[in-house]
Amino acid sequence: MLNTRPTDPLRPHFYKYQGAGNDFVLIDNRNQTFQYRDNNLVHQLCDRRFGVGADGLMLLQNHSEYDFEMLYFNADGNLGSMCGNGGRCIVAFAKHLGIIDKQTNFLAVDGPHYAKISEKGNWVDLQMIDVHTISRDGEAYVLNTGSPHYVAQVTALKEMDVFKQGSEIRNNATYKKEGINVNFVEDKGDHLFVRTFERGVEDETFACGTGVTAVALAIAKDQEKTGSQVTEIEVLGGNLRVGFHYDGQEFTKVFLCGPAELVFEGNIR
Ligand SMILES: N[C@@H](CCC[C@H](N)C(=O)O)C(=O)O
Repeated sequence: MLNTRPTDPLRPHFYKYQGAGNDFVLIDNRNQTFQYRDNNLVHQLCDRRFGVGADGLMLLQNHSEYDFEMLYFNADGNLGSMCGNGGRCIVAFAKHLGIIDKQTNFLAVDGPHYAKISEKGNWVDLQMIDVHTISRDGEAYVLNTGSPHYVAQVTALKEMDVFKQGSEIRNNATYKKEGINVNFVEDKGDHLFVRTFERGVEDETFACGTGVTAVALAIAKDQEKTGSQVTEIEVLGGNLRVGFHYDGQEFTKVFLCGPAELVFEGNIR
């Protein structure tokens, strides 16, 4: 039976979701009782040894003009920028709570998002922000898809030390202060294989939604491939799909599509 009892700030009821292995603690905070200004509490809940364990934590909050508002925190406890897989998971969560049915318009830190849920309920297509600018850092591409991303094309990605190389780029003089998410991509012919070192987790994650979105757009620019297109992406935790239109200047109608599943729920002691 759906647990709809109010969140006790000291013993919050939580839900654990995952989207292609990018995992999140979700809390229904419509009654505003969760103490989200306590960064240590968020960090502790995301800890894989002393907490629930997750790449990030999200609060679902009421909003007067949208179905709900998404507040996203990285595993380090800090309020984060947009999380694509988190966005897909919170849409599945809103459906689970009975707030929405098959479609929604919700508010996140980077603005409003439209999303739709598949018939089976565990696949979410999430519209991402339009992207107008992609810059270069040497051979790599740098762009913001709601969160900042660095995209480097590599070979032998399976064998690569993503933690070491990603951490070096994220902490170099250019990016150390604000941070950046570092994506490595290998072209596999019919799909792209992507691995990501995430800012705020400060580790490789099994998937990054804004990351694979950035990769799909950067590769389209690199290959000068215009028009409406769909890119299939393999990540460590499964498969994602990015659809978009590229007119040679801007990327519009950008959709991040993939699984979003409830894993378990419980109470913090
Ligand atoms: N996993 C996320 C990205 C979350 C934000 C990132 N850690 C940052 O601080 O930029 C995704 O699926 O997009």
